Amino acid sequence: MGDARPGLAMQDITVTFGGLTALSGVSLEARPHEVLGVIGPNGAGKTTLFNVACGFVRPDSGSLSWGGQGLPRLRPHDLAGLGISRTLQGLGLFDRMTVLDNVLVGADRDARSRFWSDLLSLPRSTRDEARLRDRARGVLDELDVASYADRYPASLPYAVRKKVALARALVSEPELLLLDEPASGLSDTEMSDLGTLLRGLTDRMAVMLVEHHMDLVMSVCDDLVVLDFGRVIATGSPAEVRDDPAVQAAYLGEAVTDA
Ligand SMILES: Nc1ncnc2c1ncn2[C@@H]1O[C@H](COP(=O)(O)OP(=O)(O)OP(=O)(O)O)[C@@H](O)[C@H]1O
Repeated sequence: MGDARPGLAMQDITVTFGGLTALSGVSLEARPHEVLGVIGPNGAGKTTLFNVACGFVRPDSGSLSWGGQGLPRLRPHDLAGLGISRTLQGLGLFDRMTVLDNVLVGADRDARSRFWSDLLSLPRSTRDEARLRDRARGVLDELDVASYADRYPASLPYAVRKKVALARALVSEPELLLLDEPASGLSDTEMSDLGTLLRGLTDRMAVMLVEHHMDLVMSVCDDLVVLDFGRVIATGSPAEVRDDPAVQAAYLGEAVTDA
């Protein structure tokens, strides 16, 4: 399902670290209601690209926009206010907080704007708090982990903790979800469940994921961007990318080198 509204667009992004060019002239768009996958071999620049989208890395040149609005000085703490959520490879859960409280941390988008009303009006704040807790439980329920709401993350299986991190990203009801290697450490069945879940999210948001697992990427993504040595070598649907001569040449180049 497409949508004509602009999503997250990167235009001609270049990032260098000292003498090394990690990204060179990269352009892409993560569109509403679509899943965009960023793939490529080790060192291709995927994490750097993800970090640019999150505001962790400032590009040397090129531009970033979201919903048609330029983001010249994006910082990680701007994301929530922009309606963008992310999960990272390190899940970043707080071990001394319950699962539910960990998810509530993700409701920051509302919490910031509620600060003054919280200060001035306790009854309303209590009602908002209850509403947020209901929403957090709702997201945990959607991800099939509501039964863990009162547990502490350290004691839970990795796949459950990953879902808690995802719930924390979803509780703010983002319009764009950025996922860094969401399938890492999951079994085949868990990965297939994740694929179904991600497809289900597209009715309310855009999703951009950086991922190594080709099964997930091929089954879930509407579009792919293939990076190699910091450059985009192919874009298109999974089928188009698989047939792309540049991808085949890169693969054959590797195969010849390996031989
Ligand atoms: N902070 C940094 N300082 C210096 N070089 C870096 C930094 N971050 C990344 N690089 C280099 O930039 C290039 C791209 O790295 P990046 O981690 O973005 O690739 P990747 O596709 O995510 O790789 P992987 O799949 O192994 O995670 C690599 O050569 C890497 O060594």
